[in-house]
Amino acid sequence: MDKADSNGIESGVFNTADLEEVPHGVQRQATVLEDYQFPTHRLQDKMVDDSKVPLVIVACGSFSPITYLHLRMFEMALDSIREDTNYEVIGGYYSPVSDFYKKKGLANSIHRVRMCELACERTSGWLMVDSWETLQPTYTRTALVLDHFNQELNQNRGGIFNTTSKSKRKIEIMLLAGGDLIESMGEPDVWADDDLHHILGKYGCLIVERTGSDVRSFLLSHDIMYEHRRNILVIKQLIYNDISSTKVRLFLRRNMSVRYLLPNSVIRYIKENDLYVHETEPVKQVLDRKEYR
Ligand SMILES: Nc1ncnc2c1ncn2[C@@H]1O[C@H](COP(=O)(O)OP(=O)(O)OP(=O)(O)O)[C@@H](O)[C@H]1O
Ligand SMILES: NC(=O)c1ccc[n+]([C@@H]2O[C@H](COP(=O)(O)O)[C@@H](O)[C@H]2O)c1
Repeated sequence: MDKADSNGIESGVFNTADLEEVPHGVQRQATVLEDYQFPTHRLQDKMVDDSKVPLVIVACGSFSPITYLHLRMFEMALDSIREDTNYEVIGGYYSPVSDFYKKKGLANSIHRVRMCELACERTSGWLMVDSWETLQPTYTRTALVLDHFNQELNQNRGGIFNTTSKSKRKIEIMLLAGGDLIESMGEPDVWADDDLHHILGKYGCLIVERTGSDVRSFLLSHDIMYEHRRNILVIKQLIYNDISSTKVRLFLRRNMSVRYLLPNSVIRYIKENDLYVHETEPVKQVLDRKEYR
C-alpha cells in the first residue's frame, strides 16, 4: 500500500463528506452540560499502521465565524504531519471558546458551535466539533481544554485499538494554532508559564505560519518554546490564505459578499440567524489590526 494511503483519514475511509448542497442530517452537539457527550462519530477506532503514533489534533479559537482558512489549517497540518512525522492522525476537533472569553465579535457560542458543525459535516470527512468548552460555567484555559480531550480519549475510552484490535494504545494530542496565537504566548499576562509548559511539554503544538509573521524567529527567542521545540511543528503555508473572521464580520455588516470565504451552509446559517449585521465593532479597530497593516 502506498504510504499516503496508509492513513485512514487519507485513504478514503473518512473521505465520505457529502457535497455542500446535499441535504443530510448534521450531527448536533449538546447545548447544555447535562446532555453533553464527547463526539466520536468520525474518530478512527483502530490504527491503520501500528508503527505510527496515534494523534488527535485540537484547534481552539473563536471561530466567529468559522472560515475556509480554519478548515484549511487542518488539511495543511495533515500534509505536514505525513511528510515530517511518524504520527497517524485519527481525528480532528474544533473547540470553540466559551462566551465568557468576551472577545469582540464573538457570536453566541450556540451559533458558533452550530456553524462549526455545518462546516465540518458538509465539507470534511474527518473533522468534528466539541462543545464541552462552551458549556463550562466559566472560561476554560487552553491547557485544561487539552486535559479534557486527554480525559475523554485516553482515560474514558482507553486510547485506540492497534490493527489487530487486541490491545489499546495511548493517543497523543496536539494543539493546532496560527502564528498569531503562538505569538500571544510571548505577551505578558496572557498565558501562565505553567500552562505553556503543560501545553507544550505534555501535548505539543502544530503552528500554521501566518502571512507576515516569522514564527521560527519567535520560537528561538521564547525560552519555554525553545525548551519544548521538539514538540512543536511549524507548518508552512504553501498557498497563503489569510481569510479573517474579523473582516468577514465587517463585510456582513456592510452587506458585502462573503461567498467563497466560508462554506455556503455557514453563510446561510448567518443570514437565517441575522448574525453579525448589527455589530458595533469599531471599523477603525478592525482595519488597524496588525495583520492588515
Ligand atoms: N491568517 C491566518 N493564518 C494562520 N492561522 C490563522 C489565521 N487566522 C486565524 N488563524 C488561526 O485560527 C485559529 C482560530 O482563530 P480565531 O477564530 O480565534 O481568530 P481569527 O481567525 O483571527 O478571528 P478574529 O478575526 O475573530 O480574531 C487560531 O489558532 C488562529 O491563530
Ligand atoms: N491562557 C490561556 O489558556 C489562553 C490565553 C489566550 C488565548 N487562549 C485561547 O486561544 C484561542 C484564541 O484566542 P484569541 O482569539 O484571543 O487569539 C481561544 O481558544 C483562547 O481560549 C488561551
